[in-house]
Amino acid sequence: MSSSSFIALQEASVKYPTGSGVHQALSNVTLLIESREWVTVAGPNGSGKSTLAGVLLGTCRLTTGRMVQKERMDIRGVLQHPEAQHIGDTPAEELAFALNDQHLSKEELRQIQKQALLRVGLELSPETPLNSLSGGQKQLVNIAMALATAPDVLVLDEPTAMLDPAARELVLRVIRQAHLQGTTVVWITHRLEEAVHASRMVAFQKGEIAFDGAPETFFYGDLASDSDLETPCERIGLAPPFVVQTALHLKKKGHNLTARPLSYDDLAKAVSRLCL
Ligand SMILES: Nc1ncnc2c1ncn2[C@@H]1O[C@H](COP(=O)(O)OP(=O)(O)OP(=O)(O)O)[C@@H](O)[C@H]1O
Repeated sequence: MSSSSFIALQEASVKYPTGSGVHQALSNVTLLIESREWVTVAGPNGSGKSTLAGVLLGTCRLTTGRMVQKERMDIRGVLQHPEAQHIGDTPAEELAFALNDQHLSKEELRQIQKQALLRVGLELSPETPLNSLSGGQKQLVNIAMALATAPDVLVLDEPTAMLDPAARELVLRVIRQAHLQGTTVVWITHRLEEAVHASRMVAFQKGEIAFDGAPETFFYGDLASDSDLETPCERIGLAPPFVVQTALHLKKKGHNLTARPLSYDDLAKAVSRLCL
């Protein structure tokens, strides 16, 4: 493990027992995650992304290989299915569990609980029964919990899958704030437009790492290679986000788009330069 590595997976494999034998969900995965990175993890259904989340969060045991991490590291996670990680019956209980080791008075705890919920846009009493909340609200409670301890690492498995566009934006904003304050982020998603925030893209295919590099290279290919070749994103069989599709289309139509935009703002700037 290098000095700045937070987590190192070394030749990690996971095999699940099935009725007829075993299913290999991760095959010899070697992955070093550095402090303060934002790693977006993508890949088709069944490619091993949630298994990776389970391994990083310690809920899924490796069959072979090993995971090394810095000592006393606080790793928090948000799982794909929000109910799967509830321990208590209310957000107050969930947050009390998360903040367990912080020796807070009842009043301090209540203030922190309210603020943690407000931070993710939930204006509800911390005593609201979790089973009365929608799937998206439960997901937001889990995100609030994961953020409450300002963890060293956040592992988020499809955190915005159940959210409406406004809540999705808010969650991206609060995770970005946490990242700016020093939290390392591992963000698993099918929404490739969310990769815009990443410093690094890791794509899985059939339990193996099929790409590990800059998001721009994932979506547009290597600058040195022929622009007509398939991009890593296309090779894996994923549809690039709208911004990338538009830029690739303009290039194919012969427009001299030199930038490799990932956001709408960057696309607008690149297109306006064409018009000069
Ligand atoms: N508990 C389990 N028992 C047996 N097989 C499993 C188990 N969990 C996952 N698998 C299998 O392992 C493979 C990887 O699953 P995983 O959930 O990690 O993929 P994923 O990339 O997160 O998929 P998705 O995008 O659909 O959430 C899949 O083929 C899945 O069917």
